[in-house]
Amino acid sequence: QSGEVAANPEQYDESYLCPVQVGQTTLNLDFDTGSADLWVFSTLTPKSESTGHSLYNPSTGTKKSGYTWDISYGDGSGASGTVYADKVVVGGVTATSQAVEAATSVSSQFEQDTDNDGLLGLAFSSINTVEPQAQKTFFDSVKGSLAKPLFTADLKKGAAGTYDFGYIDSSKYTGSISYVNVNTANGFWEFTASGYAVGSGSVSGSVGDAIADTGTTLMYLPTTVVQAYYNKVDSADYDSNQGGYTYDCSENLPNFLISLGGKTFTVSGTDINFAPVDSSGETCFGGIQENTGIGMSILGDIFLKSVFVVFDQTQSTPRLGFAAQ
Ligand SMILES: O=C(NNC1=NCCC1)c1ccc(Br)cc1
Repeated sequence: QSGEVAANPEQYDESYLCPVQVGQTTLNLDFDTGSADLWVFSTLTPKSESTGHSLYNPSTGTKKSGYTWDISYGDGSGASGTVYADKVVVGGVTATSQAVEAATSVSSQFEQDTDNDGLLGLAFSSINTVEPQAQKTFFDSVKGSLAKPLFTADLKKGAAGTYDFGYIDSSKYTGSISYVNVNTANGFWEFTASGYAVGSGSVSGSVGDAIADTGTTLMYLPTTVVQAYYNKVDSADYDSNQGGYTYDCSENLPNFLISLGGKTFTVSGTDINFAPVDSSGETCFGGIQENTGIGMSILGDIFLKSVFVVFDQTQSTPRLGFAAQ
């Protein structure tokens, strides 16, 4: 089988939500290559936390008795609950007995984002949080039945993009796809990014260890790289109250160039201009921030909306493929 599903941006492209049939209900889920749990708001979620969300009704599933889950994300959000087996359909691709993690508790970030009905993890199943036994991601559940064991992400700035499962649609990118090997030891789509440049010109230095994470909004890079970037933005400075680099919204940001698999990709300055910090619209928060304390770099949606990405498990070593959109 193979299929395609829309990835609809929230305001400021904070996250991208995709319609997924879970049991007999269609929910809008955040596809997250940075985690490996498929969890949903459900009729088991306290009403005080689930108002405004579409809900999974576990009555259509088979309860996995004694199984629980509890996940925390890099931004401090999280959720926990119980586990069912049920049918999940993404763009026509069907997992007949997918582990569906029904939330019995969610953090305030999820409670408040009423467009988001849960997450569909696309990292490696080794980091699934279900106890006493880790469960397969949707991709792992269907991988053997896909025309090719791969999926692609084509996210866009302020417009609907797509995730494709089982095939590469050559109309979605230009030029050739350049591949890097993935290190799965941490359960992420983790690889080594090479040189970079600010504005234009030839790349140099090294961004280093990085993950491709559709569930993280911004790009988090080494301090040296981030300082080199904002040195080219006159009004920029690090604002500890905002927790990152801000600048005058009227200022044009430089492009950011990064070399992956021998090919240089350009993230346009307009894509790096993330969002105003408040309703006055005077000061803006940058889409490139420091990776201090994370332990690796994160190429999140700010980067991913500039490229076409192949999450490839066709070989014994998984690969990431990057092409210009
Ligand atoms: O949590 C992570 N990605 N997904 C999501 N973030 C917020 C909601 C979903 C994440 C993954 C790896 C690293 Br390293 C840092 C953060």
